[in-house]
Amino acid sequence: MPGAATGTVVVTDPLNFWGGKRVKPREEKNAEPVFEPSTGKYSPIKPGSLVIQGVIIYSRSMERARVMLEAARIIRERREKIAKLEVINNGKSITEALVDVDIAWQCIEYYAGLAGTLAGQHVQLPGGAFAYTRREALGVCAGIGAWNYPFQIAAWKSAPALACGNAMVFKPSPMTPVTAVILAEIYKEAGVPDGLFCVVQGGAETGSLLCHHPMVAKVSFTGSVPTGKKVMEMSAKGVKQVTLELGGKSPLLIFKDCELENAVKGALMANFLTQGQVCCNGTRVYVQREIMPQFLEEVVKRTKAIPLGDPLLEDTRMGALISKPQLEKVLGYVSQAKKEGARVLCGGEPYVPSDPKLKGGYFMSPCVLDNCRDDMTCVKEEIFGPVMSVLPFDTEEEAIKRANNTTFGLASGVFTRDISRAHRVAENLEAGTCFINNYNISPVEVPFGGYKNSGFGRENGQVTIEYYSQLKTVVVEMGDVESLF
Ligand SMILES: NC(=O)C1=CN([C@@H]2O[C@H](COP(=O)(O)OP(=O)(O)OC[C@H]3O[C@@H](n4cnc5c(N)ncnc54)[C@H](O)[C@@H]3O)[C@@H](O)[C@H]2O)C=CC1
Repeated sequence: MPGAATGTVVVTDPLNFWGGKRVKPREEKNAEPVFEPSTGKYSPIKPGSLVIQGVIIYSRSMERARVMLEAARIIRERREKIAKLEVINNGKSITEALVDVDIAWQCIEYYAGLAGTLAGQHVQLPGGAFAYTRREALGVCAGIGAWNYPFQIAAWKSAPALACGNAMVFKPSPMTPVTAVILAEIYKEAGVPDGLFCVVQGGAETGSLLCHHPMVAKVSFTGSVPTGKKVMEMSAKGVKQVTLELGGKSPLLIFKDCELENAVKGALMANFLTQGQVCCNGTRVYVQREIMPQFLEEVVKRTKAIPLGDPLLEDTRMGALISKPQLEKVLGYVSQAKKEGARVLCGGEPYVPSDPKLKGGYFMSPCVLDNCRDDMTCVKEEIFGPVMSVLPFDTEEEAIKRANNTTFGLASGVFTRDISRAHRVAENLEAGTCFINNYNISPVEVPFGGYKNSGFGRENGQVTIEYYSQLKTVVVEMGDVESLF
């Protein structure tokens, strides 16, 4: 186990998990440095080499369910420890990391419940003949994760995969290699057979090996749009099924008849979780002109009050961004916004905590931009940092049109007290999710996924079973064969 002291992880054990145990990579070339977001310290991590030896189909659904329930129980029992490692590796606040870990075990528990419900259909045909369908596993599924929710993404992908009887090889982001292997160990401890859930470390090279590997039947990917396109292209060569959870630039529409305090809280939830590094964030906040002054006053007041600093402290609500380049990229977006005419109402600057331990960390103050226009870079591109762009609108029709004027379509939101308007707006927004009078809550029972360039396929909810299984039709003749020949 990595030993945690003063918030730093010293990785002493191998981080690949293969055949039921932690293993060293076959080749030790291409070791990548991993930096701890809140201190800037680094430790070398070695990539994995990939050999998929065989497909193990874990065939008894009730046994799968029992083992998954046990895994969920163990995660619940160790939630503090796992959350702490996630904080050290990712930089998010401990409060959020605990929620991530809770969502992870809930997801595993939910799919454990569905494992025993997998069933086909019986269809009667003329002459006593009949057909039935069987829901079967795909085989080996590959999961490729992003760095913003390392443990949770590993659970979101592995839970439905295992519930359907598949094996999974999971590759976390090279920036957050630590917690996926903990999940692998917990699965093993819970009784998952060796080799059914493997973790392989590495970056683009390893990811591309997975997408090309002839024994991989499906690839589920979370990350940026350009990499998602590559994953789809590579998987197409082997006609592999693909689920893509990509980026977003989601709109949040706040109407003048809203409950303002909730709308402000919603806008903060839509922008500042995990230092703004969330794919479904509602970063284009459209506010009806009449309430703009009150909205801005309140949102700025609350943004300035966000406790920023040591992510391991209970009172902290915003930690460090994932890396120095990411911090620089986000600060670059803020200065570009200023050049294009936006006004910085608060934040948008590097932040150095008083604790000397955190001086090298990648912190910035959360930022609210006013005076934005739809054609500005900050309004068009996914920033992936704590930057909210606020834009005025006059009519519902106009707001919907502007909200939909994007190639993304992951999420959306609306705050209003008018029930008809709420559902009308939800119907007309081109996005995989619409939050009414809240934002960024993701219960495992409901499907999550994108429209347009934000991807396809879904995670969570019952429907995801369809993305991790295939349907076989069995046609049964009871009489003689009527041959045309
Ligand atoms: N919307 C979202 O959920 C996310 C968006 N991003 C955006 O992407 C930017 C870059 O971040 P990255 O971590 O580099 O994202 P990325 O999309 O390049 O990486 C995501 C995962 O794909 C893997 N990968 C990279 N190249 C690959 C390839 N050619 N074949 C197969 N797998 C590959 C990575 O190792 C990682 O595990 C961020 O600054 C952010 O704007 C990043 C992570 C999540």
